[in-house]
Amino acid sequence: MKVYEKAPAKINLLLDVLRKREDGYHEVEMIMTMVDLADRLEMSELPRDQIVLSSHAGFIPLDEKNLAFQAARLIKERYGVSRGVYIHLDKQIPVAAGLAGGSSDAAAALRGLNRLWNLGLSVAELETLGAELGSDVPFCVRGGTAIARGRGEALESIESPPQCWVILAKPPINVSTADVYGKLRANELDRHPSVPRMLDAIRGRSFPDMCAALGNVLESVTLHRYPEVRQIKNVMSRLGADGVLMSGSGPTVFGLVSKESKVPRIYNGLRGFCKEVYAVRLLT
Ligand SMILES: C[C@@](CO)(OP(=O)(O)O)[C@H](O)COP(=O)(O)OP(=O)(O)OC[C@H]1O[C@@H](n2ccc(N)nc2=O)[C@H](O)[C@@H]1O
Ligand SMILES: Nc1ncnc2c1ncn2[C@@H]1O[C@H](COP(=O)(O)OP(=O)(O)O)[C@@H](O)[C@H]1O
Repeated sequence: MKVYEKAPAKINLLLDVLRKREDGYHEVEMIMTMVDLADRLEMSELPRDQIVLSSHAGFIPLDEKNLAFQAARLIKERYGVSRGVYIHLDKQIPVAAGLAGGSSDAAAALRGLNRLWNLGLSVAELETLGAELGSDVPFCVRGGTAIARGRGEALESIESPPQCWVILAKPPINVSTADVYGKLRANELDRHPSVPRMLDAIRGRSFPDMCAALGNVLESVTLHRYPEVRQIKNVMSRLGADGVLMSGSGPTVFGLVSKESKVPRIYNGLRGFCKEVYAVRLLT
C-alpha cells in the first residue's frame, strides 16, 4: 500500500512577538495561511523495520536531520510501530525560506503514517505530536488559516482570507530562524501589527484592508541585516503588488495581488532580481 500527502507552504499574514520566555522561545501572535506551492510525499511500507528517505533535492539532509524522518521516528516510537517505511520527498518549497517547508513535510509525514499504519489518531493528537518537532508543525498538521499563539502551537482556526494571487520571491541567502529570534529585542519594539485589525479585514472579506493590516516584527532584524530583502520588498511594491511582507523569519518576501492581469508584470520584473520567484494562489 502507498499513501500520498501534499505538504503546502505557509505564509505569515501577521507576525507579532510579545516577549521572550524563560524557556528561550518567544511568545508570538501570528496569523498564518497556506499557499498553493507544495512538496509531495509518497509513503510505502518496507519489509524491514527501518526509515528510508529519498529525494531528488540535493540540498536537504536525508538522515535523522530531516524533519520528515524525525516525524516518522517519533510516531513509530510513540505508538510502538515495528514496521518500516520508505518516504519519497518531492521538494518544491525553497529551503530555509520562512515558508515552513520542513515543518510541512513533517506534518505530512505524520498525517500519512497515521493512515498507512491505521493508527486512528485525531488531528489534535497529531498536532500535539507535531509540537515536539517544531513550533510551526502543529499549524502545518491542521492547515487552513489560523491564529497561532504561545510559541506557535496554540491554534485557533479562522475563516479563509479573500482569495488573491501570491507572488513569492526568495533571494539567494540563508536565514536561520534561531538567529533572527536571537537578535530581536522584543521589549524594544516600537510598533506592533494589530491582530484585531487583520481579523476584521479577513472576516469582512476586505482585500484592501487585509493588505493594509499586514505586519511582521521579524522584518526589523532580517531587513536590517540583509538589505536585499528590503530591496525586493520595494521592487514588489513598485511593480504594483497590493500588499508586501516578509514571511516568517525570511528571507522570502510575498506580495498579495488581486488582479490577475498584474501578475505577469510583477513576476517578470522580479525575475531580474532573483531566480526563485513563484506566482501561486492562496489555498482557501
Ligand atoms: C518564524 C516562524 C514563523 O512562522 O517561521 P519560519 O521563519 O521558521 O518559517 C516560526 O515562528 C518558527 O517556527 P519553527 O521554524 O518551527 O521554529 P522551531 O524549530 O520551533 O525553533 C527554531 C528556533 O527559533 C526560535 N524560536 C522559535 C519559535 C518561537 N516562538 N520562538 C523562538 O524563539 C528558538 O530559538 C528555536 O530554537
Ligand atoms: N524536509 C525538509 N525540508 C527542508 N528543510 C529541512 C527538512 N528537514 C530538515 N530541514 C532543515 O531545516 C532547516 C529549515 O528549513 P525550512 O523548514 O525549509 O525553513 P523555514 O523554517 O525557514 O521555513 C534547513 O536548514 C534544512 O536543512
